[in-house]
Parts: sequence; C-alpha cells; structure tokens
Amino acid sequence: MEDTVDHLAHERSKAQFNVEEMKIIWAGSLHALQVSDRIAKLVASDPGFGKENRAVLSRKDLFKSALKKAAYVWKRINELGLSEEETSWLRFYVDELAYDYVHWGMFVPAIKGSATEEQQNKWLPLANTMQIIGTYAQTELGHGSNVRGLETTATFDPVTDEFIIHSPTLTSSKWWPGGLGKVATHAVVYAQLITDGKEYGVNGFLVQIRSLDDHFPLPGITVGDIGMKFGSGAFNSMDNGVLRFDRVRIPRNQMLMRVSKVTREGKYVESNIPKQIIYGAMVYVRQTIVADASIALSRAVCIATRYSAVRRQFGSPQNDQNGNGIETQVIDYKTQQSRLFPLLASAYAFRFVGEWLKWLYTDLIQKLEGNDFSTLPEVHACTAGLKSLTTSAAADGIEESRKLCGGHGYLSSSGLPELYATFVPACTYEGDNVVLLLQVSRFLMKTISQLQSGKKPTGTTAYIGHVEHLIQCGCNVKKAEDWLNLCVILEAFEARAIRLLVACAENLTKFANPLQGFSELSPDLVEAAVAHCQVIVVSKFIEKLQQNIQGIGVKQLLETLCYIYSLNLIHKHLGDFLSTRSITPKQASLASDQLRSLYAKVRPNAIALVDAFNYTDHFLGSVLGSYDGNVYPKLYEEAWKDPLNESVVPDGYHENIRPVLKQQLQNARL
Ligand SMILES: CCCCCCCC/C=C\CCCCCCCCCCC/C=C/C(=O)SCCNC(=O)CCNC(=O)[C@H](O)C(C)(C)COP(=O)(O)OP(=O)(O)OC[C@H]1O[C@@H](n2cnc3c(N)ncnc32)[C@H](O)[C@@H]1OP(=O)(O)O
Ligand SMILES: Cc1cc2nc3c(=O)[nH]c(=O)nc-3n(C[C@H](O)[C@H](O)[C@H](O)COP(=O)(O)OP(=O)(O)OC[C@H]3O[C@@H](n4cnc5c(N)ncnc54)[C@H](O)[C@@H]3O)c2cc1C
Repeated sequence: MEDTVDHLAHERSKAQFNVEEMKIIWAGSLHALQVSDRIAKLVASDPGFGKENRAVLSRKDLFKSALKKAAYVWKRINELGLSEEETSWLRFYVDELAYDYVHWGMFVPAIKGSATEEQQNKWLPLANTMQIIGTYAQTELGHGSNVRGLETTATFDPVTDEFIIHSPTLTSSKWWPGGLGKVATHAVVYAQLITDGKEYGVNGFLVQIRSLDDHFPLPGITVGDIGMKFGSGAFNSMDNGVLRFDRVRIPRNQMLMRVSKVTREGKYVESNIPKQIIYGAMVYVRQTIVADASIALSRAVCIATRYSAVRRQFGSPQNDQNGNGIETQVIDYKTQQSRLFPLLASAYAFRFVGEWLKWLYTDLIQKLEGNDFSTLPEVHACTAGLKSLTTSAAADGIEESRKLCGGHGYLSSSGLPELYATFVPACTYEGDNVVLLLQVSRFLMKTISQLQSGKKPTGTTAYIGHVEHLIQCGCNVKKAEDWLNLCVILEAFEARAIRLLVACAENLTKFANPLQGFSELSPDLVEAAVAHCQVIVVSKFIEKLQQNIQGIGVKQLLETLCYIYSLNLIHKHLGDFLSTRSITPKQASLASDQLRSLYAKVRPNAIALVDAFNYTDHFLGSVLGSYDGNVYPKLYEEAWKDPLNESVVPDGYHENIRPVLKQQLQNARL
C-alpha cells in the first residue's frame, strides 16, 4: 500500500517565513512561478517524459531514448502551441540532454549574433522550425581554449565564389561539438579565413554536413561520435562528435558576415563592429550557465537537506540510558549544518547573481543594436568570471551534498551521481574555468592601469575607483553581532579584492616583459579574479535585499542567507583576508561565532527554504529528496528494480561462481 504520510510535515510546520512568497522570489516573479509550475506539472504527469533509470542503459539505448524524448518534446511544443518561455521551461523540466540543447543554445545564437540580416532571414526560419539541426563546431582535437590557434582553414576561391573548408592535420579535426556525432545536419564551423594568400584569423562558416534526404555525410566529410564520457547516464545521451573536412566547398555567402566579410573579388573587409562579437555565442551561453549552476546546486541541496532531516544517527537527549529512543536527525549535527547551510546560501546567491547577469546581457544586446559596444569588455569579464566561480562552487557543492547523504548518496537512485557527472563538465565547456579567470584578471589589470590616466571605473568595477580608501580602511567589527552589517561585509570583500589586485599590478611592473610577468604571476591573478567575482556575488545579493520583498519573514531569511554566504567565504578564504589585513584574526574568529548563530536561525527553516525551489519529485529524480521524505521504502523498492535482481541466481553462476565454490570445497576436503 502506498504511504501517503508527509514525513517532513513537522519540519514544514516549523518554518518562520512565507514559503509561497519565497517561491516567487526564487522564480523571479509571480508570472515566472505560475508558468514554471504549470509546465513542471505537465511534464511530471506525461508518461512520455517518464524517467527511466538512465544509469543502467547501454550507450545505444541511452542515446535512442534521448532522441525519442527530444522528438516528443518538439511534438508537444507544436501540439500545445507553447510560447518561447513555456518551451524553455518544458526543456528544463524534461531534463534529458540531447542535440537540441546545442541547436537552441549555441547554433541559433551564433547565427543571430554573427550573421547579417539577410543571412538570418535565410537560416533562422529553417533552424527555428528544425528543418535543419545545427551544432557549434569550434573546438578541435588540438585546440580548445586557444581559439586563435584553430587549424581548420576556409580558403576563398574567387573562380567559383566559394570557400574551401579543410582539415589540414589530425589535430585540426573538430572534436566535442554536441549533437555533431550522429544528428546535426549543419554546423557553424570556426576556421582560419584565407583569401588572396593572406590569413585573416578565425571566422564562422555555416556548413551543411549531412544530407537532408538520407542523413549520410556529404562528400568530403568524415563525422562520428567521440565516445563514452564520464559517469553513467549524464552526458552520454549526447553525441559529442568529431568532424573532418576534405576540401569541402560552400558558397561565399555562408561565411557569417556581420563583423567582417569577403567580397566577390576576394577582398577582406572589416566593419566597425568589434571582432570579439564573433565570440558572442560564448558570452550568451556563459550567462545561461550561471543560472544552470544555481539550479544544479539547489537541486543537490534540496536532496541533501530533505534527507538530512529524515536520516537519524546516534543518540539524542531524549534517549534512555541504553541509548534507546529517538535518534538524532543528522541535520541537527553542527558539522552537518556547517557543510550544508553555506551550500543552501550559495544556491540562493547564484540564483540572484544569475538573474542580474541576465539583465546585464539583455542590456548589452540592446546597446549593440544601437552600435554601442562600450559595455562589451565588462560583460565578457562578468560572464567569464561568474561562469567560472559558480560552476566550480556548484560542482564541489554537488559532491559535498553526496557526502552529506552518507552511503545512500552514492547510489544512483539518490540522483546525485548523475547530477554531478552531468554538471561537472560545465567547469570546462564554454571555457576552462582557469582560462576564463585569467581573462577576468586581464580586464582588471587594464582597469587598474587606466586609473592613472583618470579613467573612472564603472559598473562592477566602480569600487576600484575608491582604491585610496579601500587600501587603508580598517574593519570595525568588535563583537560577533557587528558582522550583521551588510556594508561592513561588502567593504571587507572590496578591501581584500583591491589589495590583491593592486599587489598583482605592482608585481607585474617588476617584469620587463609584461607577458612573462602575467604568466609568472598567473596563480595570484586567478586568486585576485576570484576575489573580484565574489565582490560581485555579494553585492548583487545585497542589492536583491534592497528590493521590495513581500511576505512574513522572507526578507529576514534572505538576509540570514546573505550573511551565511559571505561569512562562510571569509572563513574559507581566511588566508587572503588576513594577509591583506582586510580583517584581523580576532574578527575572523568573531565571524565564525556569528556563523554558528546564523546556522541556528536557518535550522527550523531549512526544509521550507528548499521547498521554495518548487521542484517536483519528477525533476529531482531522487529517492532521498522526495517531497514526502519517505526515504526507506523508496530506497528498498528502487533496489529491486535493478537488472541484476531480475533473476535470483545471476547469469554466469554456472560458468564463474559454481566452479570457484567447487574448488573451495575440494580444497577444504584435501
Ligand atoms: C540532463 C540529464 C539529467 C541530469 C541532471 C542535470 C541537471 C543539471 C541541472 C542543470 C545543468 C544543466 C546542464 C545543461 C547542459 C547544457 C548543454 C551544454 C552544452 C555545452 C556546449 C558547450 C559548448 C562549448 O564549449 S563551445 C566552445 C567554447 N570554447 C571556449 O569557451 C574557448 C575559450 N577560449 C576563449 O574564449 C578565447 O580563446 C580566449 C578568450 C580565452 C582567448 O582568446 P584570444 O583571442 O587569444 O584572447 P585575448 O588575446 O586574450 O583577447 C583578445 C581581446 O578579446 C577580448 N575577448 C575575448 N573573448 C571575448 C568574448 N567572448 N567577448 C568579448 N571580448 C572577448 C579579450 O578580453 C581581449 O580584449 P582586450 O581589450 O584586447 O584585452
Ligand atoms: C561536455 C563537453 C561539451 C562540449 N561541447 C562543445 C561544443 O558543443 N562545441 C565546441 O566547440 N566545443 C565543445 N566543448 C569543448 C570545450 O569548449 C573545451 O573542452 C574547453 O573550451 C576547454 O578547452 P580544452 O579542452 O582545449 O582544454 P585545454 O585548454 O587543453 O586545458 C587543459 C588544461 O590546461 C590549462 N590551460 C590551458 N590554457 C591555459 C593558459 N593560457 N593558462 C593557464 N592554463 C591553461 C587549463 O586550465 C586546463 O587545466 C565541449 C567540452 C565538453 C567537456
């Protein structure tokens, strides 16, 4: 008989804030909550979107199942006439990685960002109706981070008015593009443009790779899948691919020509649009990955928090002297709280910074339409830095959540192993996280050097303009409660960041060769970039608190989470804060005292804070994290579904177990 008891009801009754209002804050608006909730329920109730145990499927079955779901997604979108907003929620809740992620997430944005209006008019209707399926073919076997080092060539032939796309070496083979291996019919291919015997750097080209009639590769094209990836399920439903060109010809007008073009005569012509716009699809996706990080982390934290409230270990004050009675909920252990609650706070922090980053990106797009490119460097630095910071923290946080669930967290049915395996490559794709932080530090060093010429930093670097104050200011905290001041916290973060940045800038001047200096100091530069990105996250959390926040207790809880996020970072990066004298050892110890009180404030609200994510059991896909907390029957039931339990005596018994046992028996008799 099905258990309908809510095992977490008592926990829910302890909440000191309005959960429904918090749901609105998490979703971004009442409208967003209503739409997402409606689509989540639609997905959860449709058997076509049922989640099989992906971990036990063979690669081929996994891939076939992802194809089937992607086709069903497309069918339902069309049948239901879903809007763009509803469609993205649908994909989100279906939660199955397939070629369509790269088609919509990169191929279409690359065309929108780098193609001329005429080219967009031709290609976007085809892509938007999926008459063609595209991928983003930039990375090669030999080069991923170093985009300028790509080896694929696109040589203009003025006789036929065509480009010849060629893979001159093994290392020039395109390697990794999602959806390329088995599905994509087209690709935006990044290649070195050559015309009139001269090289003009990397540009994008729209290339058809498979026949639209029989799906065979077109002449001159070699294409396939690059093989199994990390973990069970996870990215293995995606056909990341390899692609080689043997002098494949495409019409000249399939070069994406918004930024620069090649004329009929073969002349390379640059526009006044910055060349970096061809990297625009990456900026777009990095911004979306920050939102992914908050989702992935909140999902793991939701599972770990609910399970921690259900799981009991060891005695409690209510026990009798024999240790019998109610055991302690593991969420009540202070060590569990000090590991779990900062992750909960980070999930909220990343949600808010992601929301702000989306605004910053939208603002950039509006400015670009008016040929205003002024904010591009800052948007590049923010998207690169925040993508790096949030994905690294989320990946670590998912793994910590697994450990917080003890042994059961290691079971596939906990949902955590696959969540980790699916999310961890976000630290690499769309730019290796260290490489991206080096981009941020390059931008920051430039900002600092421009101070001397009187240029006033703006936006996220505005605090750098207060360098004199921040270099010499001291933190005023004298007792633990003094840390409950957002201005004090923000100033400590700004002081630490600027002191690290200025130290890097000063050290760089000691090198005659700036490039050598940059390389020599790169570990310090990365640390300074992280400190700067943390200033952004903390300040955007604080800005969120200044908005009109409705609902009993909601603002107070968010403030508590903001303090936990910040003070825990101080605790984690204590070396930086102390070595830059941004705080004293005594203040560091007061921050730890304050953190303990903050954890106590979160404790009664923990379950309600994860309920506010509004995740369905279908989306969570975890026997440990289900809403009702009915963990043990679900774990037990799930175990019996494993293919190994289909027979009582396993396949292979007669060949490989019985002979061993027999041997043991004979040895014993001798
Ligand atoms: C689903 C299964 C169930 C499991 C559960 C899962 C649930 C989990 C929940 C959520 C998870 C959701 C997961 C979703 C998954 C989605 C699928 C994702 C698909 C992934 C697709 C990936 C695609 C890719 O990776 S595409 C390839 C990306 N490649 C890179 O990023 C390369 C990185 N390298 C570079 O960007 C550059 O080469 C460089 C910037 C590092 C260096 O370039 P270079 O030109 O040499 O640079 P430099 O000289 O330093 O710079 C020149 C100036 O240009 C400026 N600049 C550089 N880049 C940019 C830019 N992008 N925009 C603007 N400006 C830029 C730079 O600052 C310099 O400026 P300056 O003024 O001269 O200083
Ligand atoms: C799941 C997945 C999906 C992907 N999808 C796509 C796709 O759809 N399309 C596509 O084109 N690509 C895709 N990629 C490729 C991805 O973009 C690259 O792997 C990524 O940009 C990193 O490049 P790399 O592999 O060359 O790493 P490398 O640059 O070789 O990095 C190796 C190591 O070197 C370090 N390093 C490199 N350069 C520097 C430096 N200058 N200073 C200091 N350290 C450095 C890095 O930090 C790292 O530790 C995907 C990758 C993955 C894992």
